[in-house]
Amino acid sequence: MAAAEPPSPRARGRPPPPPARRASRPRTAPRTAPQGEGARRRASCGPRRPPYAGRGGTARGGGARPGSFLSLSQRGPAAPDSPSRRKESGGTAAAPLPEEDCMKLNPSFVGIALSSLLAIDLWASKRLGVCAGEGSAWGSARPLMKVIEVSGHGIPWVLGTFYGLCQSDSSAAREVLLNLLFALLLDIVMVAVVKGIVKRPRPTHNKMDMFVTISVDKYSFPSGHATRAALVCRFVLRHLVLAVPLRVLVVLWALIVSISRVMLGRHNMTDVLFGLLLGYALYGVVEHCWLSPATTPALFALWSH
Ligand SMILES: CC(C)=CCC/C(C)=C/CC/C(C)=C/COP(=O)(O)O
Repeated sequence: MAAAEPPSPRARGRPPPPPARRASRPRTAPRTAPQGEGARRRASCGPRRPPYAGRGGTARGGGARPGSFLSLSQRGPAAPDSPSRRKESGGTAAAPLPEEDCMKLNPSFVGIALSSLLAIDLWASKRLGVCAGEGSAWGSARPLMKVIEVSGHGIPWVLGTFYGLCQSDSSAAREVLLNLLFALLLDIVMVAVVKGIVKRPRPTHNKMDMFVTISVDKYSFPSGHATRAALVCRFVLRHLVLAVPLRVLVVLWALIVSISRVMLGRHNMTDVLFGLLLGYALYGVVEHCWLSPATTPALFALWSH
């Protein structure tokens, strides 16, 4: 008669689970989940997040949220081989994930889409940063790119507009220039606020040799040059009477300034795209708050000769 095998460590202290359950994956685990213990362990690396960190996960106690894309957490608290149960029983066999880690593997569709978009953004921006250094693929074009950078910088625009305002002798020109000055200052403040909130670092390949920066300019989201380019472009097209070729040039300038931000390695593409949208929207604010001698007589009195 064969000797009875010693009980496996896993089985020690509690009755063995029915064979059918041991052989199969948990019924509720989707087929898209990473397979095998190795995959689960790899996926659960990294710092622990709070138990309910709002990434489409589940609250403590289990139950996938509607719309969850990927879930390993649907076993619920009563899973027969949960870590706490195994601890109680002294087992050492394959460890299913603690609930917190399962939630990390349970991102929403939006979360996955955003992470993928950001990964593509970083990758493509790095590839497009062809003037990021003298030794880069288009390094010889870097000086030209830096001239374009200065053409969209805040200082020449603010000082130039202020100078024009002091020199203007028609009330119509003063009104336009005063509103342009207001637009430029509003833009600088808004960009600084968003940069200070988002705190996205500049791309690692950026060389920090920019012409006059303020403290938040160590951050890259959104691009201040792109917001200014879009804002000034809309403003000029709306308030200056220009021949068509000049209007085309203004639009081209805004596009070139924006593209040059990525080529210089100053920004990722999403910084520039958001900057363009923000600048476009800020023009709407300027138009809404349009300053005129009727609404702000004291301001206009400062410049009337
Ligand atoms: C006269 C006055 C108020 C000047 C402040 C202008 C100034 C220092 C603006 C910052 C311009 C700048 C370096 C923006 C950063 O642009 P990104 O495209 O690199 O975000």
